[in-house]
Amino acid sequence: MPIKAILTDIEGTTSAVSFVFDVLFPYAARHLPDFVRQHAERPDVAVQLGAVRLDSAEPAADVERVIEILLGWLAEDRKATPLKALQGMVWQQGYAAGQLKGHVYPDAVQALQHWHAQGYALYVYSSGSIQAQKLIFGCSEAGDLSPLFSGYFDTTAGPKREARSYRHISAAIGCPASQILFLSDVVEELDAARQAGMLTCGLVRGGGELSGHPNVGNFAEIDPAIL
Ligand SMILES: CSCCC(=O)C(=O)COP(=O)(O)O
Ligand SMILES: [Mg+2]
Repeated sequence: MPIKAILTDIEGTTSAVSFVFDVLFPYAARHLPDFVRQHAERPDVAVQLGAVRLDSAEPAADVERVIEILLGWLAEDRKATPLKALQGMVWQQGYAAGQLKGHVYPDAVQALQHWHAQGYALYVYSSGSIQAQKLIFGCSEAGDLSPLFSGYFDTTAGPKREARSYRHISAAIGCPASQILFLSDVVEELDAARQAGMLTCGLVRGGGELSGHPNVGNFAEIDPAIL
């Protein structure tokens, strides 16, 4: 059956790992403590602080302890939903202030534009929050790419290495998994997507091999019509 929708990962796939690790994460580490202190009572922030207390099994943690937990999770790159939500809020301030511009590889920009023009429905699935996803594409070095996308999924759809998350996304998109192509640089994510019935393609931008899946070095090598 022909592919109708393309679902893409961000870090290492559309965008450089170094942008996430050397720009976004340090920005969050620098600004998250004061952001949390200043906005701890804001309802959307307070919900996430409550989730940190729950996830860490520290129900009595005060704001300073919650910040400590968040910075620990950030340092270990834990894909914890409350951390990701708060990072998105902090980055929003950075993008608004012109201190951040989203990195998207030129080959990804070109292919996404081409696929959109050809009628493929484009979706994003990243551990970064939906707010963070909209920012990286909406405030990218290549301009506002958000009109290209039909929807966004984050860890609230489930962990990226579990097949049930891809089944959930397929149902939410309203498209059989067999008509969705998933792009990622992580083999466990590709395996989970395939287990759910999706077609897969691995991005190996720095070389190496994503075993058991078609591999490409960049988006220009992907032709959804022949996969
Ligand atoms: C949305 S940009 C920030 C990416 C991020 O926080 C992250 O953890 C990367 O996860 P991905 O699933 O895109 O590899
Ligand atoms: Mg990735």
